[in-house]
Amino acid sequence: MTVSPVVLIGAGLVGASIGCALTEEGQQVHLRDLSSSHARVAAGLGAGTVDEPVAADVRLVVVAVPPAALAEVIAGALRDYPNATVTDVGSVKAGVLHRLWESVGDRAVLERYVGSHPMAGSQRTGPVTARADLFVDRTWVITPHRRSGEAGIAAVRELVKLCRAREVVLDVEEHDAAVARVSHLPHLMSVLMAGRLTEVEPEQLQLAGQGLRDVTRIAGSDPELWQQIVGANAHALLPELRAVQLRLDDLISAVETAQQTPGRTDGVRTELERGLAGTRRIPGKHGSAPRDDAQLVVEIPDSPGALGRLFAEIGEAGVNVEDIAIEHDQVREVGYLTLAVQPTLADGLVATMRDRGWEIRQARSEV
Ligand SMILES: NC(=O)c1ccc[n+]([C@@H]2O[C@H](COP(=O)([O-])OP(=O)(O)OC[C@H]3O[C@@H](n4cnc5c(N)ncnc54)[C@H](O)[C@@H]3O)[C@@H](O)[C@H]2O)c1
Ligand SMILES: O=C(O)C(=O)C[C@]1(C(=O)O)C=C[C@@H](O)C=C1
Repeated sequence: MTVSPVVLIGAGLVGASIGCALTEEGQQVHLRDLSSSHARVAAGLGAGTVDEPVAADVRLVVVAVPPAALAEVIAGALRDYPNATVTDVGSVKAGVLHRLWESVGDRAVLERYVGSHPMAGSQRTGPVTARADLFVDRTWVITPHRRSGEAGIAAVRELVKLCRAREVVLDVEEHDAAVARVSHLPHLMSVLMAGRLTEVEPEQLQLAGQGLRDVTRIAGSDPELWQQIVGANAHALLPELRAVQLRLDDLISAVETAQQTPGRTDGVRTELERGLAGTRRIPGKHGSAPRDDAQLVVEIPDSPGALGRLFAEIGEAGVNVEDIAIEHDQVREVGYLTLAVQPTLADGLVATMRDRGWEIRQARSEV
């Protein structure tokens, strides 16, 4: 099925990434943005064209503007493209639907609106950060409302498929409660941690390793965007923040006990075990149950072709790489690549790669 021609409003990170993915799949994409330079940059990256389409021909409109502008832009798209399904990619759904419901005079047009939300992105903004493969194997939530039509739902399902994502259908309230827990709360935890670094001396910051970088990456996101997300989902976020507040109190008590009674660290252990159990509940690739892959760390010399040679030799060894992560040594001219492979293949691969001259070892932690 085709959704062409598509109009994409908001050619930033998410919009331009969708444009690139759809264009790669042969769909005709027309880009619009408040900032014409964003639309032109996105077009230059292969996300579509800045030419105007014939409005009556447009089959699908994807609105990828900041949360505060969503309702108005969606309402405008429903007017401007009378035969199109309109979806948006906003991170919070209920408020937008409520505002549309209140503001659109003829509610019958809302049959053509079906909300959605790709659970993929990054801490960066703007079209230059777009990637055609951003949504591959990621969850994309579709949030139909009670008046959404079948044709509209089918068009959004096709969009998700063309972007090679994995669809999940949820009601708006369920969606907002879920993202409060798995996206917005983790974001705020990262922000609190990173904010604390503003009080750390530069000499101490020199010791920062990958753990700190892992925990703080998403705190590097655009505060303007996240101010709008948190504001829009405050209702679902507050109970989550209060629950963390209670856990933090428990953790402080456990650490106080450990300080006052040397050897009494069982309370700390309980919290650590809970954390470990939580990480194990995060679904793996393709939404499957998490698997305990073996982690191999390979030292990559900073020389041309080293990565290509490594993957070619892993391929020759007949091993499928399930996941990768890369880390650069701050001092030496090398990188460390962590490869996740099936545990039964790990020992054989280590031996083969050592024979071929690679520095490789098994790691304890996960990618
Ligand atoms: N960043 C993420 O990780 C992520 C992931 C999933 C969904 N989202 C959602 O996607 C939407 C876009 O986020 P982003 O990260 O791509 O932001 P972005 O800043 O990279 O892109 C937003 C684009 O919208 C344009 N814009 C702003 N107001 C507009 C208007 N009224 N009309 C037309 N264009 C307008 C901006 O010029 C910009 O090019 C947000 O609603 C966000 O909640 C973000
Ligand atoms: O990977 C990231 O940078 C993200 O935080 C992306 C992420 C997420 O929490 O998964 C953030 C907000 C969006 O609404 C959807 C996706």
